[in-house]
Amino acid sequence: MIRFDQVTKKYAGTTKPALNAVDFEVKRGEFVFLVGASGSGKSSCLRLILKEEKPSNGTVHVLGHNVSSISNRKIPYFRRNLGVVFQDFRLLPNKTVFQNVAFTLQVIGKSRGFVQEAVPDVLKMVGLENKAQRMPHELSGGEQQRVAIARAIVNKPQVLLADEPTGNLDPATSAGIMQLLERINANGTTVVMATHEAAIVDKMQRRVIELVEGGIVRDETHGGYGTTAVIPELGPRKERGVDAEKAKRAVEEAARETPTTQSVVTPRRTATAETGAAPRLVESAEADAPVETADDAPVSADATTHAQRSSATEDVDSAPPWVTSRAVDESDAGAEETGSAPAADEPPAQPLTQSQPIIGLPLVSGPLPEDTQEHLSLAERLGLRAAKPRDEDKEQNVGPTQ
Ligand SMILES: Nc1ncnc2c1ncn2[C@@H]1O[C@H](COP(=O)(O)OP(=O)(O)OP(=O)(O)O)[C@@H](O)[C@H]1O
Repeated sequence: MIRFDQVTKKYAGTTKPALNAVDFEVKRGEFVFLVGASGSGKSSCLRLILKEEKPSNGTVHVLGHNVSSISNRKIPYFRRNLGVVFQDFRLLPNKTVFQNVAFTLQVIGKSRGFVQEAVPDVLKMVGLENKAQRMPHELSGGEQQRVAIARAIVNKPQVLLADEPTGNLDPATSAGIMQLLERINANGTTVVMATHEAAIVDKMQRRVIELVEGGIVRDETHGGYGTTAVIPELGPRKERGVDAEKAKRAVEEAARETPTTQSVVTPRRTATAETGAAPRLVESAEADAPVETADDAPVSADATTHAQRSSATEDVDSAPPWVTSRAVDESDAGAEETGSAPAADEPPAQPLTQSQPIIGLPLVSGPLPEDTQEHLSLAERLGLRAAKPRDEDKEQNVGPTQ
């Protein structure tokens, strides 16, 4: 469903890559946390999935497409299969809850009847059926995020991307949002969520992909937040001297003393965010007591993780039942263009008639190529509406009805 093959992303004007030869695959129906320190590359992964950014090297496959081969004018179609939720909600402030959710359906031409049915349904699902006529500023943060989630899923996307969706919320409210995301996932939507929230990740025990300085250091099927992203490696660096040596020994001793019944000693990949040293495998026991190092950095001796990379296999997910052949024709056009049509067993993109309007506000921040900008309206640039067909592109004659 989503596959990164040796993906490197280097932003213009930077010396270090934000992502460095990253490989992972997310299968249909998975719930995956992307964790790691600030700047480790989580949001870059999401932006690459959305084709908001291009990989500098390697390939990103989403829903059977090599995203690099999707032409600019077909990006809005592609993005309709992906719902997105952000930390800061990004609701339209002058529209009611109902209108915020309805808007994304209207701009892709859904009928009034469809909107009138779909919006109350999704508001009920997120627990806001009684607040449809409220304005965003009349809602709590948690409620605003529920509206944003309703908007992201109202058209049944195959994938929901969430970038720190609980980042602005208190723990209790966050828990409610996570329950909602779990329910959405249980209904079949693949969820990829970038987060810093250790408590949430620890509690949910879902797949965790951990990034350190643009590299994957851990990919664990039922993982916790882990520690490698925020804690320096146990091995003392030369300049830390004797105290650091002592701290390291204390940790090792604590690990040895942990009763074997409680310990699952498995190799753990760690890396030092401070030094940029390559990840290394460390054997340690499950002993979560933090200790202080010479320079006051907490060190945890936890170690239950299992570095587990997904194999880069072909995407063989089957298409959802509502896909129509016309929709497949249209949405597969990106692959067609490069002469690399998806394999027969690859999932076609979602039908346009059931497609998901991405609330792609961040798209505004990134300039589109000039040749695209000159003929795109604002809604088209936002990913809310397909570009008007040009003469050579008549098959894309789909758009809003109003
Ligand atoms: N548009 C950009 N131009 C230049 N550098 C960028 C750009 N976007 C991200 N970076 C850099 O790429 C690296 C990874 O950033 P990214 O936003 O992916 O990290 P992150 O893990 O999501 O961080 P955070 O948790 O703070 O959101 C950082 O060093 C960041 O400064």
